[in-house]
Amino acid sequence: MSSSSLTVQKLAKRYGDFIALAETDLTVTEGEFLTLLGPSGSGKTTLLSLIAGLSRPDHGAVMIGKTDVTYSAPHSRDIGVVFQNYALFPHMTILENIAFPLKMRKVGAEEARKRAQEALEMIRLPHIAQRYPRELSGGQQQRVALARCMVYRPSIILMDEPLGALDKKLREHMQLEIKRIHRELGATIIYVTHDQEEAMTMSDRICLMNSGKIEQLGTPADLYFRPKTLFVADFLGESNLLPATAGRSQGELMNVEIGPQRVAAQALANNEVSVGDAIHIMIRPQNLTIEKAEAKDRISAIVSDVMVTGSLTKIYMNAVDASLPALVAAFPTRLNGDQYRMGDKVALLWQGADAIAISEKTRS
Ligand SMILES: Nc1ncnc2c1ncn2[C@@H]1O[C@H](COP(=O)(O)OP(=O)(O)OP(=O)(O)O)[C@@H](O)[C@H]1O
Repeated sequence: MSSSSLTVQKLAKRYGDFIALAETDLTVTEGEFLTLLGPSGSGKTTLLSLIAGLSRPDHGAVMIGKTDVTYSAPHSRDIGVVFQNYALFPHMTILENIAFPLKMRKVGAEEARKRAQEALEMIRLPHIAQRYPRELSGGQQQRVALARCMVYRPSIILMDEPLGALDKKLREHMQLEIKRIHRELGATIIYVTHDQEEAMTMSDRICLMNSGKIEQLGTPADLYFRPKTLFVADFLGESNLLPATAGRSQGELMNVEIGPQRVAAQALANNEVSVGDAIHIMIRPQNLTIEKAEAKDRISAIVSDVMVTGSLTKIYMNAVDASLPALVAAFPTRLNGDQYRMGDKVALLWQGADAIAISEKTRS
């Protein structure tokens, strides 16, 4: 299978007065695994349907490689689609189900059977060819849906919440399967999910959507550690967001005031922050250190909950300064580590480079 790049230029879609997708530009490179992530109603499915040709844009273009496919029929786009409700044909065997797209494309019966069997090997279910869909588990049916999409070797595969109906364990297993198949096929994949962990583990890049617009596009690490907006900082993973006022820069770092406290934070190049601006500083739980101590020159908090989640211990806290939000710190669980209990008073500490300053102006 050869892969193709996909380019979306000024693509837009309204339903009446409602803007489901604001004018959007996006390039997905050949062989890339790109995830569209975002809250419900943010426009992910709208964008995917426009790419698949299942709905028409108000304006803009969809290009596969150098070919403009904006108004081409879905089946002539060299795009495969896998949805959450995988709708296999109940009266056909699994092999017939998988061979079906080939039959539609006038591939000869013998060749279609051979390729369908190869697709079954790919999803590691070679023994179920003669079964019917009702005889398969949910996870097996989803793999068959994947095989049915791969069998005609589209150069781009779109997946809309393909694992949404599966339980957590099976979901995680299928995530690995899809990544393996992606590596083996080398296809370009555009994947929709609202599960941020799934997006983080699977994607080369994540396109985070909010209210019909791309909020940020980048690698999982970009979005997690270098969010451009408060929405991104809040949406992706747990974070502490402390309201603060920007002060002067000092080398790489910036002085920041949180109430009466002066602390250090980092202003990234992509977040324009000036002295006196209202900002939030974002600190990830694993970058927040706590100590059982009274420290006048540090933010103090009272432990409200302790959760051992297995490899991580999470300490939830309320800041003594009631104007600050609730806080969370996380560290590797250790048998003989410090023990914290509800009601303990702690002082907070972090490295300036781990506290990212984000302007209040980025709030959408
Ligand atoms: N056919 C339609 N007619 C009117 N409004 C629509 C139609 N399809 C989608 N919308 C609206 O457009 C917005 C974007 O919908 P879309 O399905 O793209 O969101 P999404 O990000 O995929 O959400 P979810 O995660 O819930 O699937 C929503 O507010 C939705 O109600």
